Amino acid sequence: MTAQDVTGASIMLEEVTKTYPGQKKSAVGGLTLEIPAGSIVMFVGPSGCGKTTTLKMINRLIEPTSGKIVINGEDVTGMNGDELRRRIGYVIQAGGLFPHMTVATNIAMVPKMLGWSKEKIAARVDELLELVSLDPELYRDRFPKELSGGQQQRVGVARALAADPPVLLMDEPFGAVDPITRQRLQDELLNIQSEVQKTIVCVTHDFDEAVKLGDWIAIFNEGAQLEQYDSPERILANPASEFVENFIGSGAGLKQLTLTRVNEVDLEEAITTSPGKRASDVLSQVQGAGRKYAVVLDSRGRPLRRLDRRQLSRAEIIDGTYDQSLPVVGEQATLNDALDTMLVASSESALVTGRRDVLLGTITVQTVMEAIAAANGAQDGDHSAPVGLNSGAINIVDINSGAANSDGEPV
Ligand SMILES: Nc1ncnc2c1ncn2[C@@H]1O[C@H](COP(=O)(O)OP(=O)(O)OP(=O)(O)O)[C@@H](O)[C@H]1O
Repeated sequence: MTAQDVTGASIMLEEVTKTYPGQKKSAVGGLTLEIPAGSIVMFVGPSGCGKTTTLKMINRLIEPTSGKIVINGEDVTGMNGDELRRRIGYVIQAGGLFPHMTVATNIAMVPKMLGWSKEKIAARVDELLELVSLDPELYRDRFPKELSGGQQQRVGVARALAADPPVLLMDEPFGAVDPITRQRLQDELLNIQSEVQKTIVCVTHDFDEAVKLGDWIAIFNEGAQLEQYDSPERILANPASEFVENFIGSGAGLKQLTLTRVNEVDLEEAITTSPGKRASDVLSQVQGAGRKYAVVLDSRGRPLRRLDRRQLSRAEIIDGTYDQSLPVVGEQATLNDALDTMLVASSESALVTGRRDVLLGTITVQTVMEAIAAANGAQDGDHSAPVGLNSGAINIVDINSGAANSDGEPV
């Protein structure tokens, strides 16, 4: 990924404060935060610390009491809020879809407002449904209630991306779905991000989610006071305060598992077959390669089920049944996700899929163990981090040339 591929915009919050009417304390106090273009920044912190208020000030769903919001060098604090929001995608829990509109109409909302032609809108809707792994033929004319929670969330992401905005704001986007769906949606978001390179700001209450998705994590205390703003690796390795230590919780060592992704380790090639093939031929192949299973793929290369040697010896022709409990992880999944998936399926391996659910290979428990050992030995040498501070809390040297605290460290 080169700088030219980044379509996201940089965001700078400059001494932003929000004091709600009738409140003595500010919900957000003098926050200065640099959000680099094309990165994912996660906001975490205890309930009521000001995460959502900060997020909503970026698209001015909440007006700051004072301070400036600058997007790609442009001060947007005074611009028309509706116009601003058309340039910023916004995703909330359960997708926030309009129940009386079809999936296509939901996705088409902003392009319609922008006056795109019908043909251009229809093509964009299908393109986005493909991007979020929903078959346009099957889903474009459905209503939200005819979708699962995870599918609604995918449509919510498609809608936010419709007019190709440089910035995507997400407020607890995966809060309303079960853990396995959540993991899949996270993987998909990372896949999508590797294609679109937006600037994504995401609020979550789940620190593991922040570690998995974030290029940078902002850990807030009450009043949106920044406790630490750094990479997941460095926050885990060097928590800046006792507050951060407590927030990370015990098992920080195990959280290292969340830092390595499935696509960073060597996968085993799978023996594959397809419906209609003779089982005895497949069995010879599996035996010849000294493997346990063959994976049955559909016509688009997506795994349907695994067949072990015994199942192959009993069958005549491979059929196209889909196994709901097949252990599958996306290539963007963390090693933690992969281990979870294997444990749930009581299997020593899991299948790994890439874009549009196509099979890439197999990951085994052994691979995971080796990768953890390797990761624990690796050193992290890079020490630059974006600017983040609250006015009055830290001695500002010069925000534009890189701020430093009294110890000369980046803040
Ligand atoms: N409309 C409002 N009027 C008055 N106070 C508000 C309003 N919205 C939020 N607050 C207060 O501002 C503070 C920050 O709220 P905010 O919703 O930003 O927190 P949060 O970190 O997103 O919390 P959570 O994790 O619980 O969603 C809280 O003390 C909250 O009670």
